[in-house]
Amino acid sequence: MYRLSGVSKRYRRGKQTIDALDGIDLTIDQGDKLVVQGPTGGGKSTLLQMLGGLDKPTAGSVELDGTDLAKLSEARLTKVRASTIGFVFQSWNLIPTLNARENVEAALVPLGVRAKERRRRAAGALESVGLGERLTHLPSELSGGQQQRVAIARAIVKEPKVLLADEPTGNLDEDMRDEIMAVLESLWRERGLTFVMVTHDSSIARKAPRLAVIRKGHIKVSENTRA
Ligand SMILES: Nc1ncnc2c1ncn2[C@@H]1O[C@H](COP(=O)(O)OP(=O)(O)OP(=O)(O)O)[C@@H](O)[C@H]1O
Repeated sequence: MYRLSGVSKRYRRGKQTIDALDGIDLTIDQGDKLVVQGPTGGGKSTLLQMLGGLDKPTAGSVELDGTDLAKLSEARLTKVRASTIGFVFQSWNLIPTLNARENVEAALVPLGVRAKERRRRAAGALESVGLGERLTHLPSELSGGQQQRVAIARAIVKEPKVLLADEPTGNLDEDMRDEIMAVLESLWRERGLTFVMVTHDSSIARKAPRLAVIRKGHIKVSENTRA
């Protein structure tokens, strides 16, 4: 489903250039889980931005189901992101004045889903992450782990094909980390999502069926048949 060919991303800052990605070739099949690791500054977040169409490569192509995201107009890209790709970040970025259900509903507004249907689907998504009893709580009335669950519900309510997670457990203590990982794992399995996750957590990486290590913009992928 994803096919990256010769993907490079060069940032310029004054006279300095940084090759955040340097000629990446990578294929990710539909329904695959890929865990991405590597030293700080290696290019992990940049790769995720390319997969999510949040930024465009300097060179190369990022095909998602045969469409090169690098060639799409901003307007088309926005549509692809809104309908096909769910994002979960380390900081959950919930809107503080909206309750859990309203935060999740917000993801359906750009898709033109009617209010009643939005409410129904948002409640369903929150139930699927174990927050069915917290629909009207504000973010400030939820724990960190619960807020991250709301963010996950917001990412999956549109029923995306792809889920991209950048350090989704980075702000959580160990117990909550395990809980959030269990939620993501079961969503991946149940929904047949293509799931790409950046993490510093080696225990997660050890269990990954496919592991990509990015160092200085270069990628090395290994399969773990025992995972
Ligand atoms: N907008 C930008 N402008 C200039 N340089 C950037 C920009 N974004 C990233 N970089 C540089 O590109 C390189 C890769 O950054 P990236 O954020 O992808 O690394 P990372 O592997 O995700 O690191 P971390 O684990 O610290 O989050 C780094 O050297 C970084 O300083």
